[in-house]
Amino acid sequence: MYDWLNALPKAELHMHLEGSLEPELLFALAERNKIALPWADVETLRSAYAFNNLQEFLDLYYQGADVLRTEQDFYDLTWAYLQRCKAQNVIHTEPFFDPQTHTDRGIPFEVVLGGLSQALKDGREQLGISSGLILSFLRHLSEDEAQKTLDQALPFRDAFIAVGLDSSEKGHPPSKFQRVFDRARSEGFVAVAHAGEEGPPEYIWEALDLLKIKRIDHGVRAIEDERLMQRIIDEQIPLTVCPLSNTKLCVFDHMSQHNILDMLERGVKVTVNSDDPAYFGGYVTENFHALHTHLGMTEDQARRLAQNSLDARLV
Ligand SMILES: Nc1ncnc2[nH]cnc12
Ligand SMILES: [Zn+2]
Repeated sequence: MYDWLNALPKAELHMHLEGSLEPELLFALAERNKIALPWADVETLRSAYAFNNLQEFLDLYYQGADVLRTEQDFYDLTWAYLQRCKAQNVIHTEPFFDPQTHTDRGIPFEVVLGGLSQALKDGREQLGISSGLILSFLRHLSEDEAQKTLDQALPFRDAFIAVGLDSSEKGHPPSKFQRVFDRARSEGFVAVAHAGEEGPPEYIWEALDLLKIKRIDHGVRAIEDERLMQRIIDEQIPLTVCPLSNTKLCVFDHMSQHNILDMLERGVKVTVNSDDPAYFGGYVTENFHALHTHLGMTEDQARRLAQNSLDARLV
């Protein structure tokens, strides 16, 4: 089944490029940039990938991203991810990046964007993988800081297809970012947002009604609100679900409890994605395979999930 799932043509609509930084590349970049790391070796770092919640993961994710310093580093990160896409028949990808993770430690916006954009362009030309980059605001920071990030991005508007919202969800509702999303949409960007990963269904309502998002990232807690479920089904609003992420971050205790197939069978437009594949134990195929192993996902269900990912593309 793994090989069959791997060969299925699919799109990835929810992954963070910084979350594809494998420990081996992290160590190589630390050496290249002469950065001392707190972990003895790759195995020690990998063994630290045990999380009780989103925040514990984010603390390590932001620490890991510190090895990314030059345009070449951002290129290498993205190129390594695109190689994985090629190997798993991901024919289209819409990755996130978090500019504030880098600009806040003094890396110029154009250094980050230059490396990512060049790799995505090479991916289109050399690997035949189409793509569209999503600029994501960090929700644990202020709306003013998000506005400044949008200001920095506007001169490069052709490099993005959408804006998103990620990082620590609880205590940072979508309403906090209503004005910056209004401005981003008026500048022609599509909006998406993480909502209902750890946060309550109310955050999904806010993301839909206030941020006017076209896709819900995660959204698995929608199942707690029947009226919301009905809206998501009626309007066919896609959910970019990340099964391995949800179990690694204890949103579900075990993959056998995941609700993605229940949602699929109720008519929700759910898709399968890797989120932060270097940290959560696998890329898209591994996520599909876990659904087969623990939830008995059939070939027909896998085909519908893959078709949803192709249908839910923004570009
Ligand atoms: N799963 C996730 N949720 C929120 N922010 C993130 N940033 C990277 N991965 C994330
Ligand atoms: Zn995510």
